[in-house]
Amino acid sequence: MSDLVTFGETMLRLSPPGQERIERATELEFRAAGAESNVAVNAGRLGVEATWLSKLPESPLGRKVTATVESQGADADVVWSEEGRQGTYYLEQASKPRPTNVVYDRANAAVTTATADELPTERIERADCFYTSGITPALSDTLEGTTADLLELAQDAGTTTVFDVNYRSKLWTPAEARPVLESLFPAIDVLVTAERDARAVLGLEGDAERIARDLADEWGFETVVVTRGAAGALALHAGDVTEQPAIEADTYDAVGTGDAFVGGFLTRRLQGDGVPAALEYAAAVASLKRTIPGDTALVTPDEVEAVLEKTDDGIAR
Ligand SMILES: O=C(O)C(=O)C[C@H](O)[C@H](O)CO
Repeated sequence: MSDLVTFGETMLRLSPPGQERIERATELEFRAAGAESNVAVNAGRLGVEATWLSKLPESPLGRKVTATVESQGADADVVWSEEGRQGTYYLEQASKPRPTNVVYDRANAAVTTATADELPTERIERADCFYTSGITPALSDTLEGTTADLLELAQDAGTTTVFDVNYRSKLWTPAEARPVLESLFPAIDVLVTAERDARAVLGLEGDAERIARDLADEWGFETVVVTRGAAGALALHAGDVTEQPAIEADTYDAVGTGDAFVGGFLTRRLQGDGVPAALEYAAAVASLKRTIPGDTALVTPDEVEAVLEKTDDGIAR
């Protein structure tokens, strides 16, 4: 039995070293990355039994993805496919004023044909928590249906459903995304959204607390977490609002910060903490992630505690 099961696409992540431009690069770092496997890995490293579900091509590229996920701390339970591609993205890291840029090459990925029937859904039904994100229904009409099916069967089984809006403008427009996301909301217990996505995609207004209250009132979420980048995060749970400042980090690689935050938050919720303590832990995991290359927070629980206790003077000797 897993405490946490996630479902979604994991791509190969190819990035020039440092901040080199893609068009001039002569070498690429070769990693695997995807929001839902990131969350599983992050929680798995911190003591949760975490399993990532997906569908991958039966090829060395697909096996590279499962090997990466499994070597980092989560279990991978994958449907192997004779058809469909391994999605890839190219990541060009940058610093201000140049934005970090992502170029997707993920059309016709094997996962875009995944249906609930072929996935090990009993693992979701037996789990404490099921997580997926708004990236998944954006990938194909089939995955839009599968996302709905998985959230509903999880909810019917009493598994807590957690969903991060994770809007990706290179996959769909706000006008396309909003009705699909809202059709999923009735089956979601815990909603995570960036404040900017709540405004731009869900059409909400006001400050983060107003946004959280409007979402909870309209859709009946048990918990709403609004992430605000450098301004931290705010959660609304059982009518109570908690604000959590971001913990400062010298950023080396910001990709995956949101997934580190969710992984940390779910770890502590699954381990029995209340929302305020889980939010603080999430902020610490997210800040650590920003110091580490790759999409995941490869940290230990002790390292997170050291950030929370501010016991680290910057040199471990
Ligand atoms: O954009 C996506 O679909 C990804 O999953 C790629 C990134 O690695 C992920 O978003 C980081 O959260």
